[in-house]
Amino acid sequence: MLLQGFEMPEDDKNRTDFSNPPANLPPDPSLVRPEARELRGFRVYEGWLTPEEQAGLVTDLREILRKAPLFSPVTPSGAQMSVRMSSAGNFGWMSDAKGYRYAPHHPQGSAWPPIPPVLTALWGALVPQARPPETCLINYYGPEAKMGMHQDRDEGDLSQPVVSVSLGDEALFRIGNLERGGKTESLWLRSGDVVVMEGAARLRYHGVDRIAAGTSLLLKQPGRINLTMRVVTPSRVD
Ligand SMILES: O=C(O)CCC(=O)C(=O)O
Ligand SMILES: [Fe+2]
Repeated sequence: MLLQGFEMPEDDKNRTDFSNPPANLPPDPSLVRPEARELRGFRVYEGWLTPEEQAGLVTDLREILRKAPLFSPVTPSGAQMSVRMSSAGNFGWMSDAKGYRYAPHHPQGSAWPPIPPVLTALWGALVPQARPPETCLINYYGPEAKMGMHQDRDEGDLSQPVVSVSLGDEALFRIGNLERGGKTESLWLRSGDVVVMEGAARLRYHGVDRIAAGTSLLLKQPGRINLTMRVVTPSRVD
């Protein structure tokens, strides 16, 4: 239902290309990636991305946002979200009076730029069993922005994971339950941290209560970028 009306253009179908694995994972053979700790079924990798990878990613993101500028989505009920967004990949998440959905084009009409290779490599390393990511949602949080508790359920195949990357200022991330309400647990997500939401935890409510402005110098201005890679289309039934 969410993908109604979105027939992917033929030449966009292979835009996420795994045939050339980037040479930079691991960037240095002696690099040891952190182990995951588990919180309510979410896998949390503190400092997965090195400072160099984070800086490289910010350069990639600036280029992406030049082609697909951040915009302020409006919820179906008419409220403007405090987070500004854009996307990379075959689809981008949008919200307006017509509802939440994935669209093959930026609201200004151009195709979304490709997902940076460091991110597709990260996906391949952390969720090797998953289908390739079809979108990378880019959330930009200014110092006052937050995101209310919600489930990620606009994707066509909820058995596929969501992989989330934090860059810039620290964020107080809250993890709840499979239904709204109940006890929650919070953790600070820092620049370079990665969270994998999958399996039974894929539909846990989660949100961002606040940003601790000025806790990172990565973005050269206060704020935070969160990237979430997802598979958007339903799996094929052959
Ligand atoms: O900013 C974050 O850490 C979470 C973002 C999120 O939940 C989403 O984009 O669905
Ligand atoms: Fe989410």
